[in-house]
Amino acid sequence: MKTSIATVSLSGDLKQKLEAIAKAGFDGVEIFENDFLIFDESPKQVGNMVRDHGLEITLFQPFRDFEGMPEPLRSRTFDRAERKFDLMQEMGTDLVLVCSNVSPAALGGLDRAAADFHELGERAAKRNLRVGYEALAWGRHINDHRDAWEIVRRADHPNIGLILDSFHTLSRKIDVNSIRSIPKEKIFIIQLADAPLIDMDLLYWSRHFRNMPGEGDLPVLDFMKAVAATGYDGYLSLEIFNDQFRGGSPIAIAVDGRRSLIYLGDQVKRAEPDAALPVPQMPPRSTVEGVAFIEFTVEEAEAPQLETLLGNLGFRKTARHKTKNVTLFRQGGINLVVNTDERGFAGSSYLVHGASAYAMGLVVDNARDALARAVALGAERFEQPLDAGEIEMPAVRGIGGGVLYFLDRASDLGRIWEIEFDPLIDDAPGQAAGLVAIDHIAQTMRYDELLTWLLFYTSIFEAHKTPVVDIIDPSGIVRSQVVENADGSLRITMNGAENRNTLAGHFIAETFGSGIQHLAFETKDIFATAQALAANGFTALHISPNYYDDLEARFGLDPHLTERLKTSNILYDRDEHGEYFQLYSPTYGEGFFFEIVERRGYRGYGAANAIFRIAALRKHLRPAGLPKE
Ligand SMILES: O=C(O)c1ccc(O)c(O)c1
Ligand SMILES: [Mg+2]
Repeated sequence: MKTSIATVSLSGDLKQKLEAIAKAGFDGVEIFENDFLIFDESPKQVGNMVRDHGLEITLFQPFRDFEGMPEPLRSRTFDRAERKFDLMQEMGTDLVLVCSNVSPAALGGLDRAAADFHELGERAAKRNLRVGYEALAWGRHINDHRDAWEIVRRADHPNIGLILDSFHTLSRKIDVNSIRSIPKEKIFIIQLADAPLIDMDLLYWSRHFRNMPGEGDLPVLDFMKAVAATGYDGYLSLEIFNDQFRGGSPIAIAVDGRRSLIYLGDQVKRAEPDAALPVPQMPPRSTVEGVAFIEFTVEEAEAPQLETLLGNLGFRKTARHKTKNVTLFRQGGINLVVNTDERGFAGSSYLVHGASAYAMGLVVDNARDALARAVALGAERFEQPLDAGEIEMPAVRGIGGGVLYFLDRASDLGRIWEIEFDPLIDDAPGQAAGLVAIDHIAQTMRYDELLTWLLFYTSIFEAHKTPVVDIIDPSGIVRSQVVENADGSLRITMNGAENRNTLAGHFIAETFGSGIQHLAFETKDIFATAQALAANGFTALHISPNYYDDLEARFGLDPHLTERLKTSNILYDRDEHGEYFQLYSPTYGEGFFFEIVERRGYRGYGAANAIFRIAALRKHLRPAGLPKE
């Protein structure tokens, strides 16, 4: 599969953009005219720079307001085209994108436009160049690819073809099946972009909110399946106008872009096995069966504080690693690993981030396949030297430079605790608290990382996203995006912080990066759990009594229930599927905390309660700027 991206999609100058595009593994690049115009080097030098990066110029664009012009504008437009043909030949590309005319001066009429294109085709043919016509969704007369195709068909010239751009077709909800009958040799290139569904002016939507296929809400896969049905096997080229991407890291955005295309190609191939589109072979998306473990890195001296907290939560020290300073705490099906080893990645992670949940292991159907797929999608493989007797566990780098391990039940990885650990007898006081599993893992990141990790998880794992929810923090908005699978064995909530004053923002600033900020454990009986926790000496996060008055009024709760909730500081929510109960720990370290939940059919994550628990959690934070005691 040949992949390309338009320079307009990335931040930086042309040189920085090309470096990022090449590094991310693209084969080609669309040169956006403005990127060239503001750059100081000649067309020839730019062409050489592109080729020195091992890239091909897929096209030069855009050429605007061409077809249907009355004289004298018409002659000027042809002169302008000749000048751009000169430039293209110097630069070394044979294709130019002409987008449909938006000028108020433009005259309509398919035949008039077709005649103009025929003449342009004649001129292009003299120089061995090609012209691709694209319908802008807001074009003055042509805003539908079916009309653009009709013009190309009537122009009837081998050097004139069609350019399809998923955004223009899908934003206008045009039936993609109309693409299936277009001869593949008349499709000069495919441009791809997705976008979140927002009700707004098409031009504004297109110029500011496009994102990578799979990051938005448009049916880009349906569009690509229709394209593949034509037999098209050429370039897939991203053209992403996005304010955030223009200000982001060019390499990070380019890596996301390439991942989005490979994932899209993989989906097309699975849906249409006979498609001519060449796509890299990789195992299918991995089925997650559960969370195998969460691993904390912490300094020896700080470990007792974390271990006491885990003890109060009802965890027992269950096993000790045979060769490393690593202890396993277990309760129900939950495995928490506390790593105080100064060697290796855990040690360096501690040095960078401080005490943190830096790694997680997921149980998948086949761990080697999960690794192969993740790597095929551009994830960075993680490896470190093994001690004698240790099992090699497939892993990639995850959020905030942390580690995502893959385990499965079929291989030795399913017996990791027996193979690498010695059992321990925990004689500490305290009782189990009925925690049975990890309900969800909450990862905090900068807002502009949300789409990256959304695409990362959904492309590797059999999982889907749910709509973004705004979480109101007293100091700002945090956007929350969930990735989950059908049976709830994978639930990741990602919180994107826009400023450092929010609880999430504070966490990122003080731990020097994104990461797991909280873990939610599942209980089948929150009141029994609350009681056991209290007996263990656990202090739950105190929730304002005002919350309970409001709660009773909102849901019409039985006052007895309200009283029980209030006594134990339990938060409550309800959706059309059932009820939800939440109990929080105060913050530990720089804003890390635990949550305990009971779901009685409820499917969400208690977003309505977030403001209350955030306000309460903030009271435990060290004021910003003060040294640690
Ligand atoms: O927004 C635009 O003007 C514009 C230009 C060229 C394109 O290929 C496109 O999709 C949009
Ligand atoms: Mg386009």
